[in-house]
Amino acid sequence: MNLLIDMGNSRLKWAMTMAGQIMAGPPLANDRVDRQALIKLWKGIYRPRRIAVSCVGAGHLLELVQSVARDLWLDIDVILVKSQAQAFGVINAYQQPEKLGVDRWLSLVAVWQKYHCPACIVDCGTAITVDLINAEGRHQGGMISPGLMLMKNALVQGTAALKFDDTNYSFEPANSTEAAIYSGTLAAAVGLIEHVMSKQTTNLQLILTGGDAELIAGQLNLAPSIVDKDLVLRGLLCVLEGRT
Ligand SMILES: Nc1ncnc2c1ncn2[C@@H]1O[C@H](COP(=O)(O)OP(=O)(O)O)[C@@H](O)[C@H]1O
Ligand SMILES: CC(C)(COP(=O)(O)O)[C@@H](O)C(=O)NCCC(=O)O
Ligand SMILES: [K+]
Repeated sequence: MNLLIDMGNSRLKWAMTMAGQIMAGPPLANDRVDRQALIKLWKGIYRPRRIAVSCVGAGHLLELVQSVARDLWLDIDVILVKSQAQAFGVINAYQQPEKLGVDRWLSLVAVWQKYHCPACIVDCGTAITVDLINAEGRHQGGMISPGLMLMKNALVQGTAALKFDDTNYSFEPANSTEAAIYSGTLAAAVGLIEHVMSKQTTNLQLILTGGDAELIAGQLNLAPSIVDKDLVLRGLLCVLEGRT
């Protein structure tokens, strides 16, 4: 058994793996990550053979995760995964490949391994990232935009009167501030994806991941998309399996 840990800017996602299967545990919000919470999360699981970690979030949380892992399992091998210029059949488009967020890199790796087709990968997390991969496994570059929660928070922080709530309103022009912010931010995300897809001259499979993937996928006016919540974790598994 191995342990996979994907540390984003909002939440820590994790999974155990057995015979190539990913068994995801409950995500943990970053503002609830402390030593006690991590021990509670993992004290009941078998000692992993190895741990693979990707982190685009805060460095102090990464240090905490590494420290808890070493407390729980003496001498455990913790592999901190980084973006590469080329690996697992995927070629990173960045001029400085190590600058591509490792979560984006691992999603590319996972999509190429699992679907092996040209794709538009959208990670609907703290940020919304769009990455394109062609039929040869060549990354065609990407885009970074604020995620739904960041957009809402930016509106509240930059204005005197705006506030939002957690309600799922209907996606249409609205007659309250909260509902208007819901519709406006969702429209920004949907519009970004529809824009990118409208510019493509070849067929791409649209694949969404991240905390807001289902919500956004449900409003797209496009050919059916795939929602795959475990892409980054699957990318971590590819790295571990490539190193056995
Ligand atoms: N239960 C939840 N807790 C926190 N965020 C959630 C939850 N459900 C959906 N979300 C949305 O998911 C986003 C975080 O998605 P996630 O993929 O975990 O991001 P990241 O990888 O950046 O940490 C939040 O910005 C929020 O809009
Ligand atoms: C763009 C991101 C902030 C997305 O992070 P997330 O929303 O998954 O927490 C992350 O992939 C990152 O820090 N990237 C480095 C810069 C880049 O990819 O160009
Ligand atoms: K992510």
